[in-house]
Amino acid sequence: MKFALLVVGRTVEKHYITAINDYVERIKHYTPFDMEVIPELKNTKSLSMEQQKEKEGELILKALQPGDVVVLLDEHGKEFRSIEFAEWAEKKMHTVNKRLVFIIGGPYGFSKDIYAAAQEKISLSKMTFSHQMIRLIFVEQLYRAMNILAGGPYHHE
Ligand SMILES: C[S@@+](CC[C@H](N)C(=O)[O-])C[C@H]1O[C@@H](n2cnc3c(N)ncnc32)[C@H](O)[C@@H]1O
Repeated sequence: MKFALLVVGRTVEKHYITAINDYVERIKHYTPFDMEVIPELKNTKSLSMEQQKEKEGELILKALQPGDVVVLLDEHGKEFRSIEFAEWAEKKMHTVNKRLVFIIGGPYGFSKDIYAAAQEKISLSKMTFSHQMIRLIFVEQLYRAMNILAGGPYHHE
């Protein structure tokens, strides 16, 4: 099983890029992991919020592969403590055959089609973060989960 993270739009701020890449490399010490970027749409000023979500949704669907298990990161999803998330991830590692794909939406969130394509929704807080910042928060939590499962010293509780 492989973990993947699908995001909409390149990460632009240098400080996020450095920190995200650091955690991506740390995750890869424990488990196969890829972060895939769907290029941001051009000329979004001429699109309504709904049209932008629809178009981003079409690109997200194109990036999915047969057999993918899709989990949306969404502030209305299920909340976990870090240890619970680690246990959830461990179960997935035993039950998912191909890819477990986490998706972070664009600035306006997900289209209806993407909600329909997903098996689960996970929230990292009840608060809303920018689509750029949540990437860093997620990769840190996935690294934390992998370290917990390996019995490492990163997490203290
Ligand atoms: C700015 S938010 C979009 C907010 C939009 N109002 C919505 O309802 O989805 C951009 C993306 O960041 C992610 N995100 C933001 N806050 C989150 C949270 N607390 N938990 C999980 N994902 C979050 C989601 O993937 C969301 O689609």
